[in-house]
Amino acid sequence: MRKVVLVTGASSGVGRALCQRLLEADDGLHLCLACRNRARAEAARDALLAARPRAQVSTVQVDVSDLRSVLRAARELRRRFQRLDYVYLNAGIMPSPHLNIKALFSSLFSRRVVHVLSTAEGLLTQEDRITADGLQEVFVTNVFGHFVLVQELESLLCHGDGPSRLIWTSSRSARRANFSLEDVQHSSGREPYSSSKYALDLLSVALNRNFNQRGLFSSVACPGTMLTNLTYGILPSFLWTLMMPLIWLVRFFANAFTLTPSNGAEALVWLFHQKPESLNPLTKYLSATTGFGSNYVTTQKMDLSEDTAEKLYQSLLDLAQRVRVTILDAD
Ligand SMILES: NC(=O)C1=CN([C@@H]2O[C@H](COP(=O)(O)OP(=O)(O)OC[C@H]3O[C@@H](n4cnc5c(N)ncnc54)[C@H](OP(=O)(O)O)[C@@H]3O)[C@@H](O)[C@H]2O)C=CC1
Ligand SMILES: CC(C)CCC[C@@H](C)[C@H]1CC[C@H]2C3=C(CC[C@]12C)[C@@]1(C)CCC(=O)C[C@@H]1CC3
Repeated sequence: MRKVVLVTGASSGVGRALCQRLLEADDGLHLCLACRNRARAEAARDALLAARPRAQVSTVQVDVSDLRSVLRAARELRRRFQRLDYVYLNAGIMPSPHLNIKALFSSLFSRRVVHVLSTAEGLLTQEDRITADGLQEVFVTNVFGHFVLVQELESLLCHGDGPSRLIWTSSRSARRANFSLEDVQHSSGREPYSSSKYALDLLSVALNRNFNQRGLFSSVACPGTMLTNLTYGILPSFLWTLMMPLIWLVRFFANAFTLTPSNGAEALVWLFHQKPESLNPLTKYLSATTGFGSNYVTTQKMDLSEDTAEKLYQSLLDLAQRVRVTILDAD
């Protein structure tokens, strides 16, 4: 039977490159591209099939920031499939980023330069907004919409017939100091992106605690810094082009500059090939690229407590319950 792999945010960037690399490794898969824009999803599907005609590629429309859309997409997936072997929870946003140029320059002359250039600590803030469901957009897109999707797909993921896998696209910029259990949506801070990525690291740990016995395993990967629509939102493409000689030099010291989405997909593809029981739930798997351009996977112990992970999980369960009631009341 063909393995079924669902990828959110498959229409561009690392999600699209991941699909291409997975089919290069095994064109006997069924890939389902979960995208918010139908035309971009179809274009990605056509390109994948042109390169691998033997593969099966389908699309499903989902806007993970809109919970009605998530419920609709999950219903459709339950209708189409009996099981999902892998779900890549990859769609993500960083709206209206602001790069602190002064902090960037002073970091270039500090001893923490490699750490700052790998994590953007102290360099970036974002403007968040509230969605029609009354939730913070970064939180709902990067974390909560995906959480509700996983809940809705439980019957396809916990089927008792071998393990299923969740693989989250996190970031080296996930930072404990930017997350608070009292404000899980980061409604009162200026670093919602970092907070959301830290929240999904916690959530992955909690999902392992609650679902491993039922055959569902969750992992967290970071693709490194790549040139995608997300990073072109931070600086325009011509500036990236101008900085490229400097970045190639920096890459000899900071392995996080994977630069291309295909390099960035390294850890996500590597995880696909691993036995879930061999992975550490408290480890983040990082794509890395050497100064000479070779890709490899490295690991980082996540800076979190399992107690906080469980508390976040419980608060997401409560929130999901409340939101469902509101949606059902309105319909
Ligand atoms: N670029 C980088 O350096 C890094 C990126 N990441 C993470 O990688 C992931 C992919 O980003 P990347 O490839 O860089 O950037 P892209 O902007 O190229 O890709 C983001 C993908 O998410 C989709 N998406 C965004 N919002 C929604 C939504 N509401 N519903 C459904 N899909 C949505 C986009 O769809 P559409 O095509 O319609 O816009 C797109 O396919 C993100 O989670 C990001 O945080 C992590 C570390 C570094
Ligand atoms: C000379 C260059 C190395 C200078 C580049 C400066 C900045 C544009 C970048 C330095 C650290 C980068 C970074 C990201 C974006 C670009 C930088 C701020 C991310 C925030 C992209 C998305 C992530 O998930 C994490 C990245 C951390 C590092």
